[in-house]
Amino acid sequence: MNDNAKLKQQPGCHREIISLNQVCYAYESKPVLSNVNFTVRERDFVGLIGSNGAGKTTLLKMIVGLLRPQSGGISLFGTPASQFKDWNLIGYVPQRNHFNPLFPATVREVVQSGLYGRRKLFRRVTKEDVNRCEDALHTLRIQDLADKRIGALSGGQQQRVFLARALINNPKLLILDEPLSGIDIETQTNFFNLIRHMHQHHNITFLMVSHDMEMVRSYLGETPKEKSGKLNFYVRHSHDLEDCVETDLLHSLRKEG
Ligand SMILES: Nc1ncnc2c1ncn2[C@@H]1O[C@H](COP(=O)(O)OP(=O)(O)OP(=O)(O)O)[C@@H](O)[C@H]1O
Repeated sequence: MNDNAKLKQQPGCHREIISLNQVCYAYESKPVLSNVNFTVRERDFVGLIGSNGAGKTTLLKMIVGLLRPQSGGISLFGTPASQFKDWNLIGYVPQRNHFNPLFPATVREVVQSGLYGRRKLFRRVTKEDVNRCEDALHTLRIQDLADKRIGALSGGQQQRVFLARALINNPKLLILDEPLSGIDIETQTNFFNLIRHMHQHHNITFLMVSHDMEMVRSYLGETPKEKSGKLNFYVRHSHDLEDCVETDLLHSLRKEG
């Protein structure tokens, strides 16, 4: 059976999560992205690699709705990005911010702010919100940091806080912009192992920009699946393709068990 036939048979495992179709973007008159085509499918881990200035962050900003393509189209979960409303399905960890040590927010407040999403900024915090926040802190093993100021933490600890913030809505897609930069090797390895585990054992699709070729190659292989302009897309599915002939439920039970 060829790949297309498998896809038709098993739409539940290979649904299109992000489709980029001839996407172009220029800042003023400076073209940064031209005719980028790529599809991220459910349970893929995509490493987006490109030289400095290749347009990686610009592309991520378009995917999360912070910028609009000047031509071409982006679809998210099968819906054109301009009409997409289910932003809770997407968690975004931006490039690491350098906080002033006196930045006036605690770890708990930063993680909880992930719940508010767009247009819900001033709603009341419910008991369920508090529980979800505690779960996210627990998952990332940062409960003991909950009352500390975010600016007082190390780079690696801050990254965990932003990952917890992105995970609080149980997203189906996690987008990470250079999550490993500026933190020491041991912390990088721990962080990468954590997201790799999440990819293999939970139904989460990943799109990650990284400069760390060693780590990317070790998990995603030596050869990009696709190239578009200066961008290289490395891809690994969460399990062997042959397993995708199982029904969704069996598939999930087996992979989660
Ligand atoms: N707001 C902006 N106004 C003008 N030019 C910009 C703006 N943001 C980015 N650029 C330029 O667009 C190009 C692509 O930037 P982008 O940040 O998307 O690249 P990148 O691949 O993420 O780079 P890096 O690996 O250095 O983070 C760069 O030349 C950058 O200087």
